Amino acid sequence: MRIDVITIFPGYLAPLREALLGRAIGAGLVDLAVHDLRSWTRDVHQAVDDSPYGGGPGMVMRPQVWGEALDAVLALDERPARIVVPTPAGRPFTQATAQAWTGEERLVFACGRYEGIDQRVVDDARRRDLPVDEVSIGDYVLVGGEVAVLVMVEAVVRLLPGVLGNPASAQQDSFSDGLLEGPAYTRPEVWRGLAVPEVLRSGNHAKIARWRRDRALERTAQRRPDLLAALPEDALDDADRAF
Ligand SMILES: Nc1ncccc1[N+](=O)[O-]
Repeated sequence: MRIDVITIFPGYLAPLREALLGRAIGAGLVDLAVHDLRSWTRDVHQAVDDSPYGGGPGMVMRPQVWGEALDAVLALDERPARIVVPTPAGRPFTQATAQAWTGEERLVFACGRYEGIDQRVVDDARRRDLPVDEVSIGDYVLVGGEVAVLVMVEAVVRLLPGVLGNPASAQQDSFSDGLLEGPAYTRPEVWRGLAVPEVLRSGNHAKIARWRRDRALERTAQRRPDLLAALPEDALDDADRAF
């Protein structure tokens, strides 16, 4: 997968070259290119934003600069790309989104700052039949899209084959089965007087699986009843319902 990020703060994306993601890049599983939006400005001040039509606070990012930047970055590689615009006004980015995007050959992230990017940039891309997703990582307002890109790239890349040491962990983590993951424990057996639940040391794999499922159901019911309500009908078996 090729990932391009266009931003006025390239340094913000440096963490993508660390640790797991850095290794995925080193292993050739991901190609990452970060582009400074100001490269496509024409004026001496390298202005990327301007006052909003209709008045109001803040600044809006200029369509000319973004149009040229996207055209130039898209032209760098012939692979079909999905354009992603992080915005608090976007559709929710979920594990399902991350899973879906693992099928993309290329993702191009457009990081908006200030009050966002002139809407015509997205409208122009869509009318040229380029897939564009405006997505939000949560109901809060960040200063720009860069942090959201770090979140989304990590969520997607960890699912790519060969990235995680043990692919099973991506299947068993929270949300993959629609439930929150339950509590986890490791050595020592007793720590500050707190013991690991007996069942986990029983070696009885059926009982352990049941116990883990019950803890996941319990935690999901307590913290995210919305997820429980959203489960498909056949997701819970009789033992689950008994819980
Ligand atoms: N929440 C956000 N705030 C600013 C920019 C992008 C955002 N997001 O969620 O993608």
